[in-house]
Amino acid sequence: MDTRLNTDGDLVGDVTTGETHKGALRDLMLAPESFRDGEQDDIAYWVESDHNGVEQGQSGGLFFGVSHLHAGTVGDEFIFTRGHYHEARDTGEYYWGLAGDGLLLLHFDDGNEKLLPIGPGIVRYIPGNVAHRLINIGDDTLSVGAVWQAVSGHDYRGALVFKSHVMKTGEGYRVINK
Ligand SMILES: O=P(O)(O)OC[C@H]1O[C@](O)(CO)[C@@H](O)[C@@H]1O
Repeated sequence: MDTRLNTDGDLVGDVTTGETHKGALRDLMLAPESFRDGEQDDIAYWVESDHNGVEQGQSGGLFFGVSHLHAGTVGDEFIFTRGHYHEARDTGEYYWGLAGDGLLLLHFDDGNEKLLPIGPGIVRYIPGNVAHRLINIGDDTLSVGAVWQAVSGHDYRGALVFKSHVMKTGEGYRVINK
């Protein structure tokens, strides 16, 4: 069966889906005590990856996936993906917006962070050695396509480095650095 990327951002066909629950974000949030009872079992985001036969770590191989991040907050903080460095730290990745309204948070080795808008039509290149995380600041699911190398891997120590927390306000959002 052919793999298709639908206009709403859904990847269908011979696709593998991985889910991440809100509980995995708990210790990364500004106010983990804001979690409601049972909320840690809710799905925060899921990633659909094209099943192309390439093995993790295979030299020269590429992966193609779409991350779908639910809308909402925990307390006042907008939901995000865990974020990571690549295990092969100097490998880059492409992201492009398919649906929804989000921010791409980048953490550089000098400690600086950048928040860049991501949404339909926006293409972002994430250079190597940069930790990256998606944040959904909209009212609908944020869907973002990605292509990364099979040798890249995920190093979740990257999830601990982020200082920027994006908080919902009446007008939109504000960023707290901690
Ligand atoms: O690995 P995280 O930080 O949970 O993010 C979700 C996904 O986003 C991607 O960068 C692109 O889909 C994948 O590599 C990753 O599995």
